[in-house]
Amino acid sequence: MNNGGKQDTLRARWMRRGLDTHFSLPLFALLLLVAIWVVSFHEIDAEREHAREAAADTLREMLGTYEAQVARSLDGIDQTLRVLKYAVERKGALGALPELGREGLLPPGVVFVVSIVDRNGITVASNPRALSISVADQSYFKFHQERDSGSTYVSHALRDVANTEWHLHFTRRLDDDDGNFAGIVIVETDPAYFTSSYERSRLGEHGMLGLVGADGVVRALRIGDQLTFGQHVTTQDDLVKLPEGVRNYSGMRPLHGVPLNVLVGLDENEPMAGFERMRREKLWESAIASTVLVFVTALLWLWSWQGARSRAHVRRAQETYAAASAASLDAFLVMREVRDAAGDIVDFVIVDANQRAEEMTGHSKQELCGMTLCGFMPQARSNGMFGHLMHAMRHGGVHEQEWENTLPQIRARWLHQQVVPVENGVVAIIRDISERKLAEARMLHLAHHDTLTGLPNRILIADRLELTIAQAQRSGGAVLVAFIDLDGFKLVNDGLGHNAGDELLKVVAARMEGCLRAGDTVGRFGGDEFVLLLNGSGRAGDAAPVLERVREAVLRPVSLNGQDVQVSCSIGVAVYPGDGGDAETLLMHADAAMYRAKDLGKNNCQFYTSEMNAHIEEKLTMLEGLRCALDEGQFRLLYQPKVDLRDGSVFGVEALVRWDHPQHGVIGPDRFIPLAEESGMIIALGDWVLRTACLQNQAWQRAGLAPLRVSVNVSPRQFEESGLVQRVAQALQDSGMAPEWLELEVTEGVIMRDLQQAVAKMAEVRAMGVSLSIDDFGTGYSSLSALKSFPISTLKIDKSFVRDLGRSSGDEAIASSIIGLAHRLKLRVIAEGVETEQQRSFLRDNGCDEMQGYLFSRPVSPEQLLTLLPPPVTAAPVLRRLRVVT
Ligand SMILES: Nc1nc2c(ncn2[C@@H]2O[C@@H]3COP(=O)(O)O[C@H]4[C@@H](O)[C@H](n5cnc6c(=O)[nH]c(N)nc65)O[C@@H]4COP(=O)(O)O[C@H]3[C@H]2O)c(=O)[nH]1
Repeated sequence: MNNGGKQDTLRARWMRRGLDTHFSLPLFALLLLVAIWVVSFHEIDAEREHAREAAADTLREMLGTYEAQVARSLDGIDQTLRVLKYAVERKGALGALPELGREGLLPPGVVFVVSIVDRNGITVASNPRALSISVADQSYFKFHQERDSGSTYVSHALRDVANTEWHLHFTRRLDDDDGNFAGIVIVETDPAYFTSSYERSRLGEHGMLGLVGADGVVRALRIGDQLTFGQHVTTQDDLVKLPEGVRNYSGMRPLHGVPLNVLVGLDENEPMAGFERMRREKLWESAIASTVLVFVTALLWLWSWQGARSRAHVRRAQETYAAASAASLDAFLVMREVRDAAGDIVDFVIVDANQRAEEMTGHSKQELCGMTLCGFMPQARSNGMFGHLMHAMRHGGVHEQEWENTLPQIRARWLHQQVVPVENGVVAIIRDISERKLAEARMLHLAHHDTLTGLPNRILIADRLELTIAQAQRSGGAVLVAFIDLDGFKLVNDGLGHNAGDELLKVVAARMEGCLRAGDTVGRFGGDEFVLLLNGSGRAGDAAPVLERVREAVLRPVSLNGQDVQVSCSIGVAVYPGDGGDAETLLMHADAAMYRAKDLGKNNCQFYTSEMNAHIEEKLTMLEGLRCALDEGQFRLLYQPKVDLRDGSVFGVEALVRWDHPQHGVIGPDRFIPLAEESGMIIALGDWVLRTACLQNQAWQRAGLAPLRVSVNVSPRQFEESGLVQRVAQALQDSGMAPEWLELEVTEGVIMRDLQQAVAKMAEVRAMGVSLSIDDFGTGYSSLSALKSFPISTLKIDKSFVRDLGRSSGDEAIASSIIGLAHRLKLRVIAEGVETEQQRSFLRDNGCDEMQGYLFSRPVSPEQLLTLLPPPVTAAPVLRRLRVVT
């Protein structure tokens, strides 16, 4: 993001914060608080002003009143002084007072003391009568003595021996007839006289009332109950300043014609008391209002802050959700419920969708938002989608569902839906699981089908068989199970390689499938085994045509690697319910029937009979017996002589194993060697044969017989076992026999399984000095080109080609070709199974080198063999008993 973008975001965030209540509320409250206090102080100031004005008005009014009172009193005093002056000047100092007294013109003596002073300052008369004293040095006397002011003089508060109380002297000058100073008349009165009009109700506890001389000296001043005088008063800004520093509202006004001022003062607290009360109330109100405001604001802030916090949580969650859902592989659809007038939910409206939802629906988010579910997908009501959302709404929790989508509105085949109820709606999270479903289907197919042929495998066959049995059980029908094993497949597989074997299986599988009716099943059971499940009445006749078609189809030649190969099949059939009530039994019995078909020459079909179980039982018994036969020494070796066709001499023997079964008598290798191979016991058995044959041959040689080469059969599993070379070496070492007298016979199929490894192993054996021959040559599909690389010395023509020599030109041709081929490869040729003279003649005439067969001798015991060999020069009687016991 660039700088401009960042700033915009920052500004937007701060604007958003500013609009947030928990930010604006305290600011607003603060403003309100300031307003409350500003208004309060303003009102207080106004009230104070108002109170002051009221005080000033009161003061003015009181001043006026007091002034009038004092003026009246002073008028009265001045009148008295004038009358007195007149009387003295007319009647003389001694006659004036009595005359005035008679005329009732003297003021009451209780309040006023009237005195006459002569020019020498001696009081000559007084009313009430008082001591005659000299006032010559008093200021009021001197004032009049020195000037004729014609006015009344008001002294400071004084006291003297004539009047020991403090009192004010109001004086006037007396003149004689010549106008010279003749003394003074005095009216004395208590200073309190002028402050007696003090009203507590109006002036308060500390109000002031008094008289102040023009000289600034207080003549009388009452503050509350206290009377004072004599102190100096100054004025400043209309405020009277007293030395005591009493704070008050005061006013002073000069009296007309007298050097006096009236002074009125109001106790500051008195006129302002109302204001103070109001101020306190106002402050309290403001404080309470502020407290309430702060408290309410705090509450609201807390509430709003929590709200903002949870909104921030929600917003962050929404942002996270939006970010997550935008990047999600799942489609998100947020839907709100739509209710009808009755309050029932009738639909859902899409209010949000992410990018994946846009892709999945092919509609932009703008188009999706506002659409209703049923408007967008009318099928939602009938296909259960609406019901699913309703179910989630009613029951809460997360509801999941998978379904195969058929709606054209959604671009996916398989969908997984998660519905989460939210407030007033649901969130649907939809995932396209088509690929997973496809993979699952593929896995399921793989788990139940054979990868090579694509046919159902063993697991699926068993499942289907059980299912078919259950259906047949209910319907009273029958199920035919046919077990099919290919005859000769092993030869193709070993001879032409696995790829050819695989190709053959595929062709055969396809052919079998082509033979079936609808409802029938063919599956590959494993290896070259197939199973058919046929529905039908259970009568052999019903299934016979199908089975016959299958048999014939398999029989048709298959072209592999440019070579036509023919295999057949042996079929065993078991029928439900007669031959078994469950899948396992039916398969086992069909298998037994198949073995019967094999026994009967292969390429045929057999239905199961109870006697067939004997075959299985025999197999099981034999397996059981094989496990202990070796330990209990139940095996023995016979030796069949190999004869040189040119001179008829015995040059070697083939060791052939026999099993002397304690119960079943002598058992031939054809019956137990395959079982030993299957069970792995062939390794131990083969080792025993090898060691016994070597020991026997060495025993013969030690006994003086002409040396023979002993041939030992090596089965496929034995040959492939990693320890073969080691075992051979051990057998030679243990017996002491020279390696040149041992030959291993290996079938061509064994070599062709893994040509490279087989050749390497043969080379190892050959390097030890041991000979190798290929057994049963001609029956497999060995590559003739590979033959020349085999380190072998002999080819053995299989007895099946020898049997018809002299009768079958084909077999004769094969036999002579093998002989010719072997000779060209510098190999010797031996023919086995030579029973007739005719066969021997043919072979000898066609250059075959050696033979073995009943014509010369059957496989015989070591003792019997001695009778067939030329006797040794010495110790012949001993030799006849020579037999190796292992
Ligand atoms: N019809 C007829 N048969 C003749 C004639 N001459 C010999 N035979 C039989 O032909 C078989 C020759 O052995 P093979 O082909 O290696 O076939 C052997 C060999 O593949 C296997 N076998 C025998 N002994 C051993 C053994 O010790 N180890 C292994 N791995 N396989 C063995 O068992 C097979 C069968 O052995 P046998 O029953 O002993 O059967 C022997 C022998 O008795 C004849 O003129 N006419």
